Amino acid sequence: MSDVLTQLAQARLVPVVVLDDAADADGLAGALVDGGLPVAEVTFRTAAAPEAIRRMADRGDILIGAGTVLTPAQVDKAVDAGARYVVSPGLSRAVVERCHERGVLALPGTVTATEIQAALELGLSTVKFFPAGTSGGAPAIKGFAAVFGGLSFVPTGGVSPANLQDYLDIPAVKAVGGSWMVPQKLVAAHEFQAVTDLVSEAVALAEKLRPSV
Ligand SMILES: O=C(O)C(=O)C[C@H](O)[C@H](O)COP(=O)(O)O
Repeated sequence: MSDVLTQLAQARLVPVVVLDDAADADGLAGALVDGGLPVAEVTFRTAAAPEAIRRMADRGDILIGAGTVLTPAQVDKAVDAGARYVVSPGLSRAVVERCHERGVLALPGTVTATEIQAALELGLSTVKFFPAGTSGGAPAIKGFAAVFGGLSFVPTGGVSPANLQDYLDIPAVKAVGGSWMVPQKLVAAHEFQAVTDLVSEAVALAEKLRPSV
């Protein structure tokens, strides 16, 4: 699990993918890899998710997670398909415990101190901060980071190139998630070069913002 966190922290960006057709999975994965970002979170908002995860994970050149995971059964479907981490909009003990039973990283969504404390009680050291944009954004994360030392955050929801620095400048922010890099319309239209261009731009911006050692 810690290896996945290390890879996510290295990437600093997690493309949040909604795929209506699993046949688009390989083309999208190739666009991400070509753009220098071999990471994706495939959301369980569509029925295509398990097969899309399988096709992308089977490539062997991209770190695949599952998003919008709401139940332990979906954890099993995601992990059986090859997902290495599981992301949820909120915090579910049942989902987190199933992730731990299956040996994969759980990234539940939290936006209050109570939810964060519940995540800590489940043994988590990194949480998703969702929906970031409407829950106080970077200032809220800074406030929580001051109280919950050692906890890391992955903000998603309203993150874009315009506010990326606000989030990545926070030491407690491991990475950010966002759909801006992988617009559904471009994917559905198989405009994979356009996706690669968006990804390359995001990678270049994140690299520019990476703290000097
Ligand atoms: O449901 C989940 O588990 C999620 O992963 C939620 C997504 O991260 C956000 O909906 C992305 O928000 P945008 O980048 O503003 O489109």
